[in-house]
Amino acid sequence: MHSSICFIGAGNMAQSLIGGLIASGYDKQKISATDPTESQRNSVTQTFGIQCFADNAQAINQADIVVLAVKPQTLESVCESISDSVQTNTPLIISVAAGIRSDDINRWLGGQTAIVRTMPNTPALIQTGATGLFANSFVTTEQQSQAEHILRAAGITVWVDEEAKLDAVTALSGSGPAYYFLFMEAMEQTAQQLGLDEKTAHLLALQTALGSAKMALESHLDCATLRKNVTSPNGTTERAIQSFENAGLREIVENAMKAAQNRAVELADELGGKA
Ligand SMILES: NC(=O)C1=CN([C@@H]2O[C@H](COP(=O)(O)OP(=O)(O)OC[C@H]3O[C@@H](n4cnc5c(N)ncnc54)[C@H](OP(=O)(O)O)[C@@H]3O)[C@@H](O)[C@H]2O)C=CC1
Ligand SMILES: O=C(O)[C@@H]1CCC=N1
Repeated sequence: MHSSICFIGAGNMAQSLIGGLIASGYDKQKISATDPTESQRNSVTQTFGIQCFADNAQAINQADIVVLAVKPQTLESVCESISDSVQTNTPLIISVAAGIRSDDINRWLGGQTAIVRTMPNTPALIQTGATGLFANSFVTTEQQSQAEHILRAAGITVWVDEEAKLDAVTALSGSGPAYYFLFMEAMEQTAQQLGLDEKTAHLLALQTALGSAKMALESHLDCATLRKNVTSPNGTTERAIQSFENAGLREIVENAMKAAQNRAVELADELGGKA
């Protein structure tokens, strides 16, 4: 039998996880969500067929697992508003918030709380997500399996041995879909300048991204070798790769990912206690 899960905050990330869970066969009757906005609650109920509530404390009273899916800036007030219900009910808490450390969440919830801090990503919606997880000291082995079971329904899972590594996961796979969407956007735009119509540019850009990721996943070769296999000597790819390298693409990626990781640390320092 499935555990009952309540999502606090029914925005982008919660909906991606809810969609992934339902697609994996999770019992809809066991999933609920809360959101302050009525239109959002109606839309989520209509899309996923799950029950939505306006009152967080009421919603988590029956929950075995509570997923905190509000913005990091809202997390402290939400935790404090549900701490009585959490202390009475003692559900497993799963946080998806970027940056915010489990010690801060534990303090806001009243202490002694089992918290699995995670960093999922939105491809969870189509069960192709990637999630990093970290368990605090109050999490039992059984609860660790429960968290694993839920996030695995939405894609692959990786446990990290130090909480700080979740900030690296955030910079890689948490924010990562946006990097690839940006790259596909740029490729589509340029393809149109090169003479392709919008639909063809879109289709070829996306299929190329899909094919490359799938091939790299299924190949025994590393990404550098697969790239070299496309790059004929003195051919077209070589010119494009040279152009990327001359423009400092590797440094651009390094700077961007470090900026994302730094922002996660900053969020934790700004909104929680200093590590
Ligand atoms: N988007 C992503 O790709 C990823 C996001 N995350 C994390 O997921 C969390 C949510 O992000 P995201 O889904 O993008 O944000 P959204 O703004 O889409 O979702 C947050 C939701 O929480 C609702 N909310 C606000 N206040 C409350 C409250 N007091 N009680 C219950 N719900 C409330 C908001 O409602 P309203 O809009 O009406 O205020 C909104 O619908 C963040 O902490 C983020 O770091 C993690 C990995 C990836
Ligand atoms: O941009 C953000 O802060 C969140 C966390 C990772 C993806 N989206």
